[in-house]
Amino acid sequence: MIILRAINLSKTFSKGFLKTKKTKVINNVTFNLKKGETLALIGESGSGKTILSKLLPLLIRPTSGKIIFKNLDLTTLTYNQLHKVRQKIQLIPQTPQKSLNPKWKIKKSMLEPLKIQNLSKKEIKKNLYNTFSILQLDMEYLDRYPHELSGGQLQRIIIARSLFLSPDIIVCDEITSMLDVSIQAYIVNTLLKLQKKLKTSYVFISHDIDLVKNITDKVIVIHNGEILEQGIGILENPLHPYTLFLLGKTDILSPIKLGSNLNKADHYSTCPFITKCPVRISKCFKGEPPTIKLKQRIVRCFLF
Ligand SMILES: Nc1ncnc2c1ncn2[C@@H]1O[C@H](COP(=O)(O)OP(=O)(O)OP(=O)(O)O)[C@@H](O)[C@H]1O
Repeated sequence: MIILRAINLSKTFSKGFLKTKKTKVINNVTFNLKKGETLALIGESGSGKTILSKLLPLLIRPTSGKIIFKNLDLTTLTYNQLHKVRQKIQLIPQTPQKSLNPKWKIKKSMLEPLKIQNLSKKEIKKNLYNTFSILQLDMEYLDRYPHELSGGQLQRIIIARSLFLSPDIIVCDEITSMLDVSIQAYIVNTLLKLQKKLKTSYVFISHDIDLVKNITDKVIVIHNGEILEQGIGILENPLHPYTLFLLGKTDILSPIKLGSNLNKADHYSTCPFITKCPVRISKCFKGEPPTIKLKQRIVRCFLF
């Protein structure tokens, strides 16, 4: 069962006095997420992974496109409707420090989202204790302020707070980068075990290809805000020239300068990998690459 559909999502930031300076950072992103599955999002730094992670729970609004969660188009909801839905799509961000109020003790930050859940004090205490012990967190941390905890401890606090809300989807943005190597595998395995039990869906953003290999075989490859390849078995059998490069299986060309009739403003009317692609052909300069649907795979490239 599909739980979330991103349909033709695009995001452009506007700057300047008359908002005339525009930067398109996400272009025409479309994918589905099924209940209980893990989808990994991979791409280089600056490719748009974090922006996409914020678009899914509508923490930032897309410039165009739709996000359908359980048949609801989130882009059409009022603030209050969205507030409720967001509890079911939790984002665990790259920088946990920014998600907690620095003036609140951890206990207050943990209990705040539970207010809406009509639980007795006894149930709250039990939930807190269970979640803290699963994530190897000390109950004593509840009385501390965020600055009194390490990045890894804070990251686990944020994971605990997300789990508290029994979300349908958890978007994990580089969550292991803050964790010690010794605890990384434990936390990821714990999330996967919980997924089996609770049928939670994960969107897992990571630079760590080995980690991705261990958690899922459904992958989206993103470059300059566009999906170039998505589907099953990508890490074992990459097809797109950019995916081959990302996985260290090929070199890139030194970037070429685009000609006068193909300047940066036209970037999105050609392949985003065109300037560095080692196998580009003349056709690649003529327009957007076609979307080729293969068995369990979608590739956007003229070569297929
Ligand atoms: N408010 C903004 N205005 C203009 N451009 C922005 C804004 N926020 C982000 N960007 C740009 O959008 C692009 C995508 O950024 P994003 O943070 O999603 O990258 P990322 O793939 O998550 O990178 P990393 O792996 O380094 O975290 C970058 O080029 C970034 O400079």
